[in-house]
Amino acid sequence: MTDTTVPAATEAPGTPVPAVPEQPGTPSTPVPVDNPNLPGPGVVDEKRKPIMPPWLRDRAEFTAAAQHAAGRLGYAAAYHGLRLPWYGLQLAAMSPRGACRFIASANRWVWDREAAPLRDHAVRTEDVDEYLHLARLRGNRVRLRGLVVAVAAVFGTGFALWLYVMAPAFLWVFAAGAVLTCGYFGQQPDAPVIGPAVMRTELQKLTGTIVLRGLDSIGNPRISAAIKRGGDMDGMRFTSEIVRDGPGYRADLDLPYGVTPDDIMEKREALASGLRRKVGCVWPSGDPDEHEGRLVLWVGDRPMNETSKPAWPLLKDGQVDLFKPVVFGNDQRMRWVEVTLMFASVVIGSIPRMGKTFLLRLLLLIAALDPRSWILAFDLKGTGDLGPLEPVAHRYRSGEEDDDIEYILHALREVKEELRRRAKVIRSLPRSRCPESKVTPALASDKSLGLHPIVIGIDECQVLFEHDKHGAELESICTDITKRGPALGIVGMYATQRPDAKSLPTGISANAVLRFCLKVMNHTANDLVLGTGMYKSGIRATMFSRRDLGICWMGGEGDDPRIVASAFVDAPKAEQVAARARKMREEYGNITGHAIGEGPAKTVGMDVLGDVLAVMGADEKAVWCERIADRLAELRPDVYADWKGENVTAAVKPWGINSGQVWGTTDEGEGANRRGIKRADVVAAVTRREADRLAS
Ligand SMILES: Nc1ncnc2c1ncn2[C@@H]1O[C@H](COP(=O)(O)OP(=O)(O)OP(=O)(O)O)[C@@H](O)[C@H]1O
Repeated sequence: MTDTTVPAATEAPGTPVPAVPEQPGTPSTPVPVDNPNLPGPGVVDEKRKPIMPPWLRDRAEFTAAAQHAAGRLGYAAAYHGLRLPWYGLQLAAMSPRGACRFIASANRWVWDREAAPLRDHAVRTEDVDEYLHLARLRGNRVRLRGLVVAVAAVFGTGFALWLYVMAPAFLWVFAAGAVLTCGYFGQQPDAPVIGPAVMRTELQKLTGTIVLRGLDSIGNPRISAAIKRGGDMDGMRFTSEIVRDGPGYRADLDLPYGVTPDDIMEKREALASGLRRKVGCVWPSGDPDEHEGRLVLWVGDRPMNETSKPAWPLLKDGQVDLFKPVVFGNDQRMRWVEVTLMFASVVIGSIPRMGKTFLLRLLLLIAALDPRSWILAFDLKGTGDLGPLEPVAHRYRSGEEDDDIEYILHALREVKEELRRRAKVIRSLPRSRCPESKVTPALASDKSLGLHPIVIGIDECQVLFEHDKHGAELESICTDITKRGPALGIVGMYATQRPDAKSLPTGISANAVLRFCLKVMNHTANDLVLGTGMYKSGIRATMFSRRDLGICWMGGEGDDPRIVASAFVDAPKAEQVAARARKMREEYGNITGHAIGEGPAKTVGMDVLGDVLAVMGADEKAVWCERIADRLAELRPDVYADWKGENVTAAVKPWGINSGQVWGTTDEGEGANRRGIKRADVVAAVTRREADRLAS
């Protein structure tokens, strides 16, 4: 079969290649495929470099840089200030040596000793002219310098005498200055009195050679071959010079044809070894604005997990609008990264002890700082990590016992009811107020509508979904929250240390908007948290080390997933933030539920009317309310255990059923008149309700 391959770009223009034969067996006629006159596409893109460096344009970065510089200056001032008397003593002790050195060098200078070797040479070579010239030069110099010294001595002595008479205090100041100066010159060169306040470790500068060495060492045959051949032929080249970018270096380069940044990201550790850096310093990535072969290699001065992070800006002050992006962490270059919680549902996954709970708590704190929101915090680990949120929580529970699960179930049933109610409210609003059929900031602020943000955080959510009795119901409510919640102002956030299909049901993992994946062990967990295909496209949380606490891949905010180190807010700091949030909420009038000691209503989502009817015998005309309460407690102890007769009366009243005196017999067989309800009234109420449901 004749070869029909298009020649490589490296072939000379006009090189003939065989074309497809018209008839089998006919010899092919070579035709040129590279037309030298084919016009080029010209410049397709132009990128302007910023006139102002980014740190000068960004207020936060500028403040961080200024604070860093001021901090260093302040530290040096305090360090040296404390040691000043000791410096003075040491310099005074060294002043005689300094004075001798000064006299010796002044003496050498006056007698022009530096030119002595030249004069010696002239004598040895018997160069009379040269010698005479040098001797004349020396004579002139000695005269002039001697004069300078004599004048300085006379004026110096005169000035000292004048000071002695006119301002003796100043004489001491000058004398002390002279002693310290002599001491300064008397120091041993290898042991200066005043050392640096901060010891710095110098790092090797990142150069092109080091980058190529690193890339060569990852064992990719195409890269190694391209480096050996000089790169150009294989399309490998640096596209701009290596620059400082934040606390590190950035190198942009084109990889050999067919190699993608993913091939490099996979071998991050080998690359770090080749660059002679810790793996936490080395962050290869693609450039979303460029072609698939462009690599951006960012090499930090220190590993991301060792770089001291700036304090979270909302720690001390500031209010949040959940509809707007809020700062919650930094990228590798210590630039702030923002998150928008509204209209999102969130999943957080990782192996244990990587910082999921801290991250979930941070996101809940952000939500708490919007005074309109309701916070529902459920910690199924049971260690109280979400405890700092209690003062602002509408619903809060820590633990995984049956009564904890039931509390959460009731709270989530309330949310389900709320979803229904909100959908109706939104449907009823005119288009002008609700143009996109979803909650807007204005609607959320209108207290009469009750469309404020509701943020639910569930840590170790797998415990809920795996529960024998309520697992299925809990999963269905959470899936509903994930799917419908964002448009209705309800944000569900789920964290799990076991990201598998059972812990994070696909209904949730597939519909989540924001995804945070801290270290995981395999590609299945990676894709379950970050989304299908992420591992394949190089977004791999498996690359984090166990020391990368709080560092995650974040997907869903912006075009591409990015690496973020979440701000470190420990429990005491979280309590401070929650206290601030509580104050704001008190002013706004939004302290509800758990924060004022109320729990969820256990009957929400339950068919109380149906249950009442179910416990009344078909042959009973009317039953005492207290008896109905006992029977209900038997039917569903988890819901009705604490019910008394009054609860039954109150529960059926909204359905138009009024209790009245009913004649009956006590368990002991005595006749008595007590409050009760008629079965016919209940049947009529159920019928009315069903008819209404069918009609709507
Ligand atoms: N953003 C962060 N920066 C630095 N360290 C952090 C950060 N977040 C958490 N850590 C550290 O990681 C440790 C584990 O955090 P956390 O309890 O949130 O982990 P986890 O993944 O929820 O663990 P588990 O799976 O056991 O519940 C914390 O003790 C904390 O010191």
